[in-house]
Amino acid sequence: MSTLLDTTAEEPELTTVSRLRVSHQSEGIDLDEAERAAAAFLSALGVATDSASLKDTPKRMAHAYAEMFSPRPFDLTTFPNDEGYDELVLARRIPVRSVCEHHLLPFVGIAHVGYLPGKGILGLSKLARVVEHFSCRPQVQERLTKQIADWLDEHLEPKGVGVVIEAEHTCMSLRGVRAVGSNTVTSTLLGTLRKDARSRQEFFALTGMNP
Ligand SMILES: Nc1nc2c(ncn2[C@@H]2O[C@H](COP(=O)(O)OP(=O)(O)OP(=O)(O)O)[C@@H](O)[C@H]2O)c(=O)[nH]1
Ligand SMILES: [Zn+2]
Repeated sequence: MSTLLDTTAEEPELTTVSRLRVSHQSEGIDLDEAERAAAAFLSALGVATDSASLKDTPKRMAHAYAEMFSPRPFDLTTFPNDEGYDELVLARRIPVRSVCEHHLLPFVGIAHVGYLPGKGILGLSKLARVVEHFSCRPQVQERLTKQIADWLDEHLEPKGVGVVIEAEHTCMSLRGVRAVGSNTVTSTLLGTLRKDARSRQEFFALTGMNP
């Protein structure tokens, strides 16, 4: 699956409201082929699919993974920061649902995403949309955290960005080491939030985390 973004609309314009269409260019999902592969996979694991309730399971598997790998397109709406708001904007506890690229098992948790505005402020829902955008593909948590932060930094040009993700990996809880209930915390800080100790402290305090 490609990680390219189709950011075809105009560049953010800071004196007016701007919209940037964001969509994900996958290399194409072939549901029929995925269904055939799922049927072969189940058969190889000794799971019979000839009962009424399992008959459509390969199809359901194909659709389930296709859905988890298909982020919804959205408009990145940016407003001019007319009031010169210069404190932290933080969206807390954004749900994270992704799939670990090593086992293709889900990892789920929450993200705290914040920024220190520059010339523009972002429509608030877009912070959660950016999280979804980078979650809907095979991932590792470290890359997901950094991609969200880097992308906001590039497209919003804020004074600082902070992203924290806490997630439970089912590949660690349901199988393997079976560390049920453990979760993993990752963070990326950029700009002022990285360089200035007071801003960094404030960011972590507002997320409810002790650095
Ligand atoms: N760094 C990182 N590792 C991850 C992530 N998701 C899963 N993993 C790890 O990827 C590793 C893959 O290790 P392998 O030794 O190849 O796989 P494995 O034999 O199934 O490993 P176990 O899970 O220890 O049984 C495991 O340690 C997983 O816990 C992630 O988001 N970030
Ligand atoms: Zn895994």
